[in-house]
Amino acid sequence: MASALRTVLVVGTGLIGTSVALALRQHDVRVLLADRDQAAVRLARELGAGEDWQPESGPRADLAVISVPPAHVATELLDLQQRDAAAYYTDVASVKAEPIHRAAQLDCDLRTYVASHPLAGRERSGPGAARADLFLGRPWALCPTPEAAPEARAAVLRLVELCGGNPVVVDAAEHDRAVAVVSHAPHVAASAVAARLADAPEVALGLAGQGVRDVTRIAGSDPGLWLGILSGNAAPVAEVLEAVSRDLAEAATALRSLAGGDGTATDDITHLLKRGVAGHDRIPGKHGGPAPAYVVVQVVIGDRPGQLARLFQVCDEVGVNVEDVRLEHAPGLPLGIAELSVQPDAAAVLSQALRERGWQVP
Ligand SMILES: NC(=O)C1=CN([C@@H]2O[C@H](COP(=O)(O)OP(=O)(O)OC[C@H]3O[C@@H](n4cnc5c(N)ncnc54)[C@H](O)[C@@H]3O)[C@@H](O)[C@H]2O)C=CC1
Ligand SMILES: O=C(O)C(=O)Cc1ccc(O)cc1
Repeated sequence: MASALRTVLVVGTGLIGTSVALALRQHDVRVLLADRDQAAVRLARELGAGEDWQPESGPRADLAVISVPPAHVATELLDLQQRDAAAYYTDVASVKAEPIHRAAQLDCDLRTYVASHPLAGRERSGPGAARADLFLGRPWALCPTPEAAPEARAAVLRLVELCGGNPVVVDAAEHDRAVAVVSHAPHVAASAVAARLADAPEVALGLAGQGVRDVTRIAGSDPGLWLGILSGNAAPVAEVLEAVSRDLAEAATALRSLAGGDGTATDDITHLLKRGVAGHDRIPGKHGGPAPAYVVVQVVIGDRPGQLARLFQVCDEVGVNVEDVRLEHAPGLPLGIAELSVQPDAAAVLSQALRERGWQVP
């Protein structure tokens, strides 16, 4: 069922709401912006995300996207439905069962509402961190209740399609148990690791490499937002954390034995490390299939303006698609290394082309 989204209302113009709005603007959808914080609406508007919503005089939207913290979703839905602000409604909150339950309690119209959740985000908040391409190739959960009209599902599917996401229809309770494993418990684990750094000696921080940055990146997120997410999915997250705690406790016990001279304890540690490799290998790649085996081409780049642009120019010239890019800075040196992930058959072509043009490819 094709659903035309000509006008979309975004309520909550923070990271996710503004990213949705920017993605829709790329398809010439008219986007109306609302937030209880006027500064957030102003910044989103200035970024080109849309125009201010005029609740009294504005057009009725085809779809409203409620992009506020989980605890406020149901009350916003009720308010918008009472104003008849849109034909259909969705939200993007990281937890699903609780907002749907609350919406039912408040007597919201569940026929026009399909709860959803893009599995894409950042450790930063607010419209300034928004990206039009945030959802490209990322899973986007849809949790329709039995009451939801097919037209409401179609409208939300169209939203996901316009944002470039991969729709995954899943029951709300199952969604919450799943994201406890892949998002919410990992967040708490990252916070626990990062908390060790709060009073770590300067020498330790000076030795921090990419590993600890990777493991703790999401710990930099807004604690207020995350308290709301974790409270909304408390029991499933607690269950995963209890399992993680058991593994950590066993690893510590084994290491104590090892420190005490018991060499057999290495088996326990190896077992955990191997289970970790197996789990990591199961994470799908960016388009949802099995993780593709990209090859990384390393290029030395000087710390000067325009270097990356020149590098991408070469990729463009030789028709190589860059799947991912990472920059490593060499501390104290005026240069760094750009790591370009490319398809295996493109690596040799790109390396040769770069060398021919004078780039240093180790
Ligand atoms: N941060 C992330 O990486 C992801 C977050 N989400 C979900 O998206 C939702 C929004 O999160 P972010 O955009 O990250 O937060 P954010 O803090 O960047 O933006 C939230 C915005 O909602 C506004 N707001 C709060 N209550 C409101 C209300 N009652 N009415 C109108 N506006 C209100 C705030 O003023 C703020 O501008 C949350 O439900 C979160 O669980 C989903 C996927 C990823
Ligand atoms: O920062 C990242 O990489 C994330 O994946 C963030 C994130 C946070 C909350 C969600 O509900 C979904 C994704």
